[in-house]
Amino acid sequence: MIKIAKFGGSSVASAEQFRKVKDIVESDPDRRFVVVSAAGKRFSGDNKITDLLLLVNAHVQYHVDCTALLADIQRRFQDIADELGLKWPVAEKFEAFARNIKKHSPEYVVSRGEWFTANLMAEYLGLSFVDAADVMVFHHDGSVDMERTAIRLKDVMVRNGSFVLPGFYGATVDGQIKLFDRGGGDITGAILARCINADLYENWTDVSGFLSADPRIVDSPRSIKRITFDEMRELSYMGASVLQEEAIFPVREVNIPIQIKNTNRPQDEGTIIRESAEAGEDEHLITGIAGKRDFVSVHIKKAHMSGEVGLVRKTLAIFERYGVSVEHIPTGVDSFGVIVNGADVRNSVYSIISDIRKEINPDDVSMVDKLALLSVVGRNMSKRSGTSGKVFGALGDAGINIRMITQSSQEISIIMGVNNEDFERAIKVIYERFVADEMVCAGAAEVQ
Ligand SMILES: Nc1ncnc2c1ncn2[C@@H]1O[C@H](COP(=O)(O)OP(=O)(O)O)[C@@H](O)[C@H]1O
Ligand SMILES: N[C@@H](CC(=O)OP(=O)(O)O)C(=O)O
Repeated sequence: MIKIAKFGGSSVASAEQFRKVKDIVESDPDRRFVVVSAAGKRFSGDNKITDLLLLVNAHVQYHVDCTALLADIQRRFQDIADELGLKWPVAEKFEAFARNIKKHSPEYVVSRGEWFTANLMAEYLGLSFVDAADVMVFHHDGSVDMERTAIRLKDVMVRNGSFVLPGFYGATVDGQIKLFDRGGGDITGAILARCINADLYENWTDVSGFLSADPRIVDSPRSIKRITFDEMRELSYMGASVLQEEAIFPVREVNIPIQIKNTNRPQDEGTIIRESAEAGEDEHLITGIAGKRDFVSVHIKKAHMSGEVGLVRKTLAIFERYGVSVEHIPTGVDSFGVIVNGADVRNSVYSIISDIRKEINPDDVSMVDKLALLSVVGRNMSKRSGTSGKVFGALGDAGINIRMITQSSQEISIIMGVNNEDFERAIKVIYERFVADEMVCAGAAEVQ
């Protein structure tokens, strides 16, 4: 059996975390291929190495001296090496990197977080270090060349038998470093699992699996034991950051399950993510709730709109022209809305509205900003009635105004817009209405 073990930034943040990783890897001979992120936060308020490296780039760009910042980063790696008695020459390698800081591409600079962490981890685990720049092949447009990547990964698998691979970056065939989106170490792990035909993709983090709500908003949310790829995608896209939203695709196509595990509590079962759940597994009405702030909704009103062919297409073409991707399009008979990410239209929303006025000739066009979207997700919702009533009832009872509602066509999610300032309270009241209620009912049934 082959297991890919990917350890996130929180799992490799310090020497203490490295020790836990070693225990986990050595406790199972199937864990021979390890992927690591850059050292993350050691405590709340600490900095992730990746964020510090992004800051280095900003300093370089604006010609601000970053000697002290680089020294802080070096110290993080040196502390790990010293505490674990590692011989890998941190100072020599780091000084070579820092000396040429202005000559490196911004992607190269950011990728060094994973590169240094993986080199240290390889020595500590006694495994070979494989540079992602040699095996994770990117096209120039930033997409992954899966064919070349698979050939190279299989080759290093045969040659090394086991290895440590840094996540989050790769390179084009001519050696230009490319990065995945933030959190992309999860994607590296998934691509490795797919390319070497692993049986399981383990994703080790700092929570005991996928939780039914963000633990920074809801106290001790219920953990999810089984979740489908579709549910997981809905939740991670809507902000449940435990697994990067693109990470399921490489493994889903070849049916490799993902297991989310906690490095700090390896004995906990965690969450299994796979194509479908078996009957009787986690029969909760909703699986989880997630959400994100700062969306913008542009409302277009035009009498007899439903009879005017091409109106929505023409409107969407305007957003496309400004390079803005559309999240949702709730529609009425004579009106519809276009919901987009606020950051994507920060500089263009008034130009977009002006173009809509000129090209669509609507009766009215208006904008609502500071909108938060919440998604209530559950594969069982389509089989049972009353879910939306319960969601809207919970929000209504709490006096939270719902600005928009839409449901995914598969009926596995209900998405609602609320004001940014109601965001956390909305998550809490929905959680309490569903999950806490179900826990009380389950407890009562057990007592009887
Ligand atoms: N629904 C959820 N379930 C679990 N964790 C969540 C959820 N929503 C948000 N999180 C956050 O995701 C974090 C784990 O993701 P991340 O910080 O990327 O970890 P890592 O550094 O291990 O890759 C958790 O510490 C938790 O705060
Ligand atoms: N280090 C990168 C990639 C990554 O996956 O990190 P983490 O495993 O800490 O989410 C980031 O911070 O985005």
